[in-house]
Amino acid sequence: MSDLADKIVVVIRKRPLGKKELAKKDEDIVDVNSDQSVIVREVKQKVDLTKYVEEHMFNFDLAFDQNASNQQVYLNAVRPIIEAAFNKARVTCFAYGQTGSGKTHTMLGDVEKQIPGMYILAANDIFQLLQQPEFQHLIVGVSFFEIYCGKLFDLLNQRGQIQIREDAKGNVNLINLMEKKVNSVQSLMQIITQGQSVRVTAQNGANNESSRSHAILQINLRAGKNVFGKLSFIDLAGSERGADVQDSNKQTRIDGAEINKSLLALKECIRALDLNKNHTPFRGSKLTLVLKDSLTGNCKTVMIGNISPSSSSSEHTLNTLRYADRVKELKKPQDKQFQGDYIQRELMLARQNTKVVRKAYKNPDDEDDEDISCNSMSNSLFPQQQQQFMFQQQPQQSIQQQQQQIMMQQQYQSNQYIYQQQLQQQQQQQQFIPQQQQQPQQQQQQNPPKLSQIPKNSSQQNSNNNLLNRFNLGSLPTINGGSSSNIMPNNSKQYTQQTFLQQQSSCNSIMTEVPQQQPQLFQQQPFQQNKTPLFPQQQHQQFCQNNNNLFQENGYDQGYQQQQSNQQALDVRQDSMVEEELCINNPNYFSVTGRYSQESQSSRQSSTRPLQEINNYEGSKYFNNRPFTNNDYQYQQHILNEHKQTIDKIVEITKDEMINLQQVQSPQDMSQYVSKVMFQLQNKMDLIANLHQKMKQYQKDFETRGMPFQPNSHTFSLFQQDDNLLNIDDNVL
Ligand SMILES: Nc1ncnc2c1ncn2[C@@H]1O[C@H](COP(=O)(O)OP(=O)(O)OP(=O)(O)O)[C@@H](O)[C@H]1O
Repeated sequence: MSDLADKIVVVIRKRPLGKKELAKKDEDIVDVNSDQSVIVREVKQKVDLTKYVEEHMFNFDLAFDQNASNQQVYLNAVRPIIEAAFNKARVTCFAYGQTGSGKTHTMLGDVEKQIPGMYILAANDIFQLLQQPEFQHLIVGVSFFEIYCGKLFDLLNQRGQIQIREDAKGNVNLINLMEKKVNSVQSLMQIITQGQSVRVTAQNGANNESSRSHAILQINLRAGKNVFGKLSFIDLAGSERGADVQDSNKQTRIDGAEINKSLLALKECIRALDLNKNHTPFRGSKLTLVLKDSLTGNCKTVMIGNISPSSSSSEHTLNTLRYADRVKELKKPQDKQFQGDYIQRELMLARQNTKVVRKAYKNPDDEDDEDISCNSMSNSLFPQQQQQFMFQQQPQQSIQQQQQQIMMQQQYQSNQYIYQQQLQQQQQQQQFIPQQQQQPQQQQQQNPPKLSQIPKNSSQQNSNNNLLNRFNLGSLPTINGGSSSNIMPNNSKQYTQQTFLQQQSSCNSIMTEVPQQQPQLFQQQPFQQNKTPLFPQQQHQQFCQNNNNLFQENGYDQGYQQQQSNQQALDVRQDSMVEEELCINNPNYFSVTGRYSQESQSSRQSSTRPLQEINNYEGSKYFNNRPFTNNDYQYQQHILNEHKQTIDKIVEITKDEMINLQQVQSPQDMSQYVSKVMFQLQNKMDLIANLHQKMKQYQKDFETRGMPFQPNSHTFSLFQQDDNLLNIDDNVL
């Protein structure tokens, strides 16, 4: 079982069309077809100006449509991690998406309309759980800060700047961060409202109130001074790309670049977790550094990808879904089985994103259209259920439709460049897809099963859905209040549609589609299985009513303010702390811990022994007649990591390039395509130039200090192979 399956849950939430979008007559192009699948119908135009639709299909752990309330999102996706926090886990819930997609609505809620968001709903449960005897010793400490342009600002302390320090043990400490003790939901709400009012926002094309910073609310459950459990709620800055901020000022563009960098780093860290990499690039951004303890060890993370349904946001919506899918993609069993080269595999993932079916464009009132191209289906990359669904949807074609189809196919094929790309892509995909996934499509075409015949938990379901088995597909808490808990053993409770509806109706909200059985999101911890449910029956029944009262006025409880300004700790930590730049620009600052400090320079010098002292030179353990020190090995690791990180980033950009390449359908797309390519190439060149600069610095370092350089295990094994080859040659001779 994958660690990620236990630790990461990806949820998508579609918001309703906004007033402006309705006024512009924007179309709703996003369908949430079940509690897991999302389809985006992107309208495109060909050279002859005929429109066609590309349907992009994605599957996630959970998907919510525009009618889902914050309570529903909370109950199904977030509540399990609150329970985990009371089992000593460090949990994170973050909202990702373009500006205006509903991140703040999800996390904070709507204060004016008195709709509570995840912060408050979680707080409500937290304070209820604290009343249980086993948790009564815990106190709640809250901090609220933002990361803006790579700097941390305390939202509870007049935006005072927070220093981030990593000590020699790798613990990340936030210096000057204020933590306030709270003892009620209302006091927490006051604190959040206070902090929210000082958040940085700036106008951009997408949203006048667009947040330009990542807002992080951390709730520490403390047993004395120790952290018992920790919850981080993150309202990320808009994920819009450079294109969105072209008309804005320089500062806004810099913000955008910084935001993109941190979102990329966040994704890299999640990927590193899944791939069990030795090195997780937490230092890639302040955001990931802050989250280091919440993304390692006993941790759980819920990503809520917020999307807009509007046709004018299709590109950003697809970007959000691809980002989420990349996290999700790694959970697929076939990826685990794939034994190929890492970079090839990474590139493969980008190609898998082309889960696209083309259809003729039609007015919404017309009858169903048929697929006009099965370009991506033939290679069996589509999950089985999606293929079945598509076959099911094919009605009898009229002659006119057939002609149109032939015309568009010919047109499509006339684009030799794209066609070649796709052929190549299909070949490579087939090369990498495990045998069992390459089912003969012909067979399915002959005998397409009806959608209604496909059971929800059928083994025939697509590979994504099969993954849910890895989440222990038990039931979520019975909302009717049976002894409800996510930490009950699997299948011990049945989720009932009727009771769910009853419960939701008491929240004045509608859910259009109710799953018969909800997946249990996180793998149960063995020690939890026989525990008493954390949320007892009565609390579940009262859930919505309580939440509707959450906004009632209450006296502001100042609590005590525990300032973490600890100069002593700062002094100690500063010795071992390093700014990345310092480490790169000044090779003399290399320390015993692998980090750079002035003190460590002397330690390095003292560990350098004079040449004459070395008599037993063995080559593999010595360099320039001195033995390798820990510093040498750490320096080696540091340089290799620098290189690996750059490769990772270049691979990311290359994957984006591939997606970009495949999206070109007509000369009309070329202007956007070329500007994107230039942007991507510029990013690559910057990365390469930066790495080149660093390598030059290392080279100088070797020259000036006679630094030894040990081949890493990979190159070392290559040397050994060479030796073997030489031996063979010797024998032959
Ligand atoms: N699920 C929803 N139901 C109703 N309205 C919503 C929903 N989600 C978002 N909205 C509305 O859409 C608008 C934009 O949402 P919101 O401010 O939460 O976006 P955002 O993603 O936080 O944007 P930014 O990153 O720029 O802060 C708001 O007016 C909000 O009330």
